[in-house]
Amino acid sequence: MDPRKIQLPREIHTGPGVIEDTGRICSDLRFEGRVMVVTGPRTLKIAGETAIESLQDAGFEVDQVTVGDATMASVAQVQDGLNGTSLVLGVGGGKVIDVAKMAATLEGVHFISVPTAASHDGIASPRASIRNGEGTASLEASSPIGVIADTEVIRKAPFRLLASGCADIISNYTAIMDWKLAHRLLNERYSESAAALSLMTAKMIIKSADAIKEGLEESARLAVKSLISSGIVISIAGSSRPASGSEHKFSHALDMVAPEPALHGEQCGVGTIMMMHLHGGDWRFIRDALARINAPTTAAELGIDPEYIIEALTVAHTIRKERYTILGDRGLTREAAERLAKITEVI
Ligand SMILES: NC(=O)C1=CN([C@@H]2O[C@H](COP(=O)(O)OP(=O)(O)OC[C@H]3O[C@@H](n4cnc5c(N)ncnc54)[C@H](O)[C@@H]3O)[C@@H](O)[C@H]2O)C=CC1
Ligand SMILES: O=C(CO)COP(=O)(O)O
Ligand SMILES: [Zn+2]
Repeated sequence: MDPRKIQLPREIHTGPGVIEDTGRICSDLRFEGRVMVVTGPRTLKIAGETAIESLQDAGFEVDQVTVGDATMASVAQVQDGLNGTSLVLGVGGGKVIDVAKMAATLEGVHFISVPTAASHDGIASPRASIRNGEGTASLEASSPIGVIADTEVIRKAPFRLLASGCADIISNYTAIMDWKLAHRLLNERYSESAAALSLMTAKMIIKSADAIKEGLEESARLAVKSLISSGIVISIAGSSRPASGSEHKFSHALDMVAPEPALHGEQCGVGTIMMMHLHGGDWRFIRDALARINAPTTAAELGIDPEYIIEALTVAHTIRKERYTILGDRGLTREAAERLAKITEVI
């Protein structure tokens, strides 16, 4: 990524019912003709159909594709369906948004992010996390030109998704510690402004933890705004560094070793507790903050066997090796991993 360039969304629409304005918003942004709506199998019914109807009412010709996992095969599936398309919209969770964002980037067309859940901070970021044979790669992508976040849709989504998004933001704490460490040890490029905004976003979510409740529109709005802010931090840094460190490596490792992984943000939250302990910081503060928003803090709450937690801790350092963190180049021994998980009461 060019460090001299910061790409940000041009328009952000949040509020109850904004998805019904999708067609008008796209017309106002000067798009016309054919557009592509990418959804997941569940999110087509939840929000995709409303977006499609609104686009058709505004005179757009709409193609639609449903994707599963965030893989290059799914990206290629979307690319194959693009035929004179002026715009791609991703209507769904983090995986749908990443696939649609990446396909639009590769084809050189604009992208609008339409999150159906406040579960991840990729809503407004210029990156796409795509799985490959070796794990998850954070790929450079164009920033969405717009975000349409309907807080009524998001409010009705399972609360677990919103708590997961808040945990993804709380993980900024250890991501920043790792980034500073890499800056001190390896002279890695570091942005004070990106780090400060990242930490402020995490602090604000913790400060508001008691106001984050199931079914409340204000809670959905608060989480969405914080996730967009965290995504903008990624834009400023030109990398997911301020929002992804050792705790994300742990989550990516769990995705590989656990037969049934939990949600991305949930795993990152639990990782943050343990990585904060490795950094010598106040891990209990992180654990209590996660507990206040009803995000998981233990292996049992993640629904993951302790054995996979230990295994993920021992291999986490092998993921994205160029990103130096508290896990170092050698990672944790099995004994150290087990002790860490036990001391922090994760297992
Ligand atoms: N590009 C970036 O900068 C970032 C990317 N990510 C990526 O995002 C992904 C995680 O996103 P998630 O949304 O947690 O996972 P996800 O996309 O798998 O969604 C989780 C589940 O929630 C369901 N869902 C979504 N909206 C719903 C609704 N309104 N009602 C009922 N169910 C709904 C989906 O169908 C899916 O089954 C990971 O792949 C992660 O690596 C995460 C952070 C940043
Ligand atoms: O999840 C992210 C930030 O929350 C960024 O994803 P990566 O760990 O794939 O860079
Ligand atoms: Zn994340």
